[in-house]
Amino acid sequence: METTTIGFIGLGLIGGSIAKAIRKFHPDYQIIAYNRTTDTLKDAVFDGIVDIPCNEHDPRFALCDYIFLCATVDYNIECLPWLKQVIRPGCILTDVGSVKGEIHRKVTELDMAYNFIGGHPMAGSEHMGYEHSTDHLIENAYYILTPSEEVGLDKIGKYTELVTSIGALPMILTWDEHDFITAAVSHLPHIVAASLVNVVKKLDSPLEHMKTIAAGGFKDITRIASSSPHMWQQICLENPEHISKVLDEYIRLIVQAKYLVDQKDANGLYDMFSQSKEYRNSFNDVPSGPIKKDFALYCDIIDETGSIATIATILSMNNISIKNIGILHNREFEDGVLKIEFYDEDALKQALEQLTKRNYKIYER
Ligand SMILES: NC(=O)C1=CN([C@@H]2O[C@H](COP(=O)(O)OP(=O)(O)OC[C@H]3O[C@@H](n4cnc5c(N)ncnc54)[C@H](O)[C@@H]3O)[C@@H](O)[C@H]2O)C=CC1
Ligand SMILES: O=C(O)C(=O)Cc1ccc(O)cc1
Repeated sequence: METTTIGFIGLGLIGGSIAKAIRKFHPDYQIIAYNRTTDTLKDAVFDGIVDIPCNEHDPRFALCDYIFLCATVDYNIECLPWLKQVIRPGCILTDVGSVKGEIHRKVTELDMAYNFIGGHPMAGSEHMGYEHSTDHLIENAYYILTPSEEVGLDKIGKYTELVTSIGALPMILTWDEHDFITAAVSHLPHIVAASLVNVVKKLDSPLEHMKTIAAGGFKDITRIASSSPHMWQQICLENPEHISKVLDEYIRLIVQAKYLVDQKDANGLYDMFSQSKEYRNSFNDVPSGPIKKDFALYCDIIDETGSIATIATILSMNNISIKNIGILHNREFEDGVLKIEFYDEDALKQALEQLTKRNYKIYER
């Protein structure tokens, strides 16, 4: 049987991660790729991820069963007229862009809808580039598919199977549903993170006390403010209507919060925090998605030298791998607890058993 060939245009964080996942789960597939920076292609060949490094507009893209457009949205769109001349009828053409409307409109205009299924892995980070890509970035993440109206069920079925086979969770939406949903859960948070950082920059004194003491909560909520300004500029320019609509709702809630503070409305303030806490806590019950399930436990430790090492030793003697370990101070655990994160549920269960057996006080959230 002929081998499956997968092509990548753009091999950065997302393209690289999908290519690495395909290599991991389908070692027999042929992967061809074009990237503007040729050093990246050399690295990917050296890593055994890419079989055939390609030039721009390389005729070998005609071999592909799937083509992933993983460069910037404008370049992905720029490639479409050329790809139209090259791809074979059975080829599934897809992209990974954070906004879907613009590419769908272009695909329809060029009469390429028969081949196109938009894609968006709901995973990533504030880092960019192939060097930050991993074979597990999209594992357990929702992978949204936005099939064109004209694409056949056979292609949707095949692509859904590929996404599942590399460990992601396919979810089919229309491109407009996608653009509204991501405006709320992805685009708005990036705007909020940027605004929060900018408000501190504006209010801080020359001594930068705010910046110095910014605590865990501030850092958690603003991590994504370190993302690529160019990428987020493009996303806001491509999805203005939906983003503006969710911003309206957000501004309404912020104005309401200010009113509650100004009025010293104790009940209103309590309700605001308790409603959000209850809803946010329910997110962890979802098995996967952009907010990964946290396989963590919280353990009281005595404040003496070696107590963390003792716990680490107990776990390692039982072959339980630790993903992350550190002391956590917050309002819930005022005196500090040890937060230990594991890679999977099984490791968490075993750790609970071992530590409880040795009389450690454990909290789960
Ligand atoms: N960064 C993230 O967390 C996520 C990003 N996305 C989407 O994925 C797409 C790619 O983003 P990343 O992988 O994060 O960016 P990246 O910057 O890591 O990768 C983009 C790659 O495309 C290449 N490229 C850029 N312009 C090119 C051109 N004119 N010709 C050829 N190659 C070119 C770059 O050399 C780079 O290797 C974006 O459209 C973004 O919306 C989707 C999900 C998550
Ligand atoms: O770093 C994070 O948590 C992100 O939010 C990553 C991200 C960036 C862009 C997307 O379209 C999807 C996910």
